[in-house]
Amino acid sequence: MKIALLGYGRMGKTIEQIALQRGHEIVLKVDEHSKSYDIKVADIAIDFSIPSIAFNNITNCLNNNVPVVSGTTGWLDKYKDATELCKEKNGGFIYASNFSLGVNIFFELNEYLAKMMNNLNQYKISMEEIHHTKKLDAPSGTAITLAEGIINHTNKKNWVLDVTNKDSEIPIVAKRIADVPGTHSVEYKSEIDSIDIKHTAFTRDGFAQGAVFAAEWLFGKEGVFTMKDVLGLK
Ligand SMILES: NC(=O)C1=CN([C@@H]2O[C@H](COP(=O)(O)OP(=O)(O)OC[C@H]3O[C@@H](n4cnc5c(N)ncnc54)[C@H](OP(=O)(O)O)[C@@H]3O)[C@@H](O)[C@H]2O)C=CC1
Ligand SMILES: O=C(O)C1=N[C@H](C(=O)O)C[C@H](O)C1
Repeated sequence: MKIALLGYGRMGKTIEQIALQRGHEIVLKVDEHSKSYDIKVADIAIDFSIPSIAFNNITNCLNNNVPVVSGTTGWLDKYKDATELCKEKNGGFIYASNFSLGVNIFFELNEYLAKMMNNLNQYKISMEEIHHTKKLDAPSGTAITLAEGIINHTNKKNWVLDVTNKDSEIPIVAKRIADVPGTHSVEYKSEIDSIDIKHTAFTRDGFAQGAVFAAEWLFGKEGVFTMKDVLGLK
């Protein structure tokens, strides 16, 4: 496929390597310094840019009939608008807060555990995410997806950054430590024990492999999809 990389930073460059290994061609690399470009030269676009530009990137693709895979986090207040435009244009769109196979298995495990822990009021829940110091958003998109997975299966109502006294809220601590690709954990703690689940990314390769796989899967399809569709987890 002819791939446009919208965002050519840490993720864009890792995706480029994996896409080339899999026989794809990179026809556009767009960063902050790029001049105007014609997205129609690409068969598909992969957006790993910044929160303030992701929605523009996605709408530009959909308006030009180019299917788009987006992994940029921190722009989801406009997700519904993006899905509506995709349907209106009969386009193809996948967003995931995390494209790695391991994290998508972790999402399933998290929901399964949340169902079991519901109503066990002796356990207090908390979450932690650790990322590199260049990350623009907090909490991470992955942490938000994990919190939403818990909210869907328990009496928790929302998540908050840092600490909370309210039983209905899930506290998420976001730590920034140099060079950490992404670590997420969920803890249920009582007076006598704790249950912890944790995913640790050693490199960005898992995110990039998942994004290229999602692009290959999306090519030729019409609709709004998630990694559950791509990985057959529905
Ligand atoms: N869903 C997932 O699996 C994953 C998601 N992410 C998310 O992906 C995003 C990118 O992460 P990462 O690659 O580490 O970030 P980087 O900061 O390394 O890359 C961001 C890229 O966006 C470019 N950019 C900045 N401003 C503009 C603009 N106005 N127009 C076009 N491009 C622009 C930057 O250009 P320049 O270099 O010139 O500044 C850079 O190339 C983040 O939101 C992150 O949270 C990250 C990993 C996995
Ligand atoms: O910014 C990052 O680096 C990452 N962002 C994603 C997120 O916000 O969840 C995914 C991954 O954890 C790396």
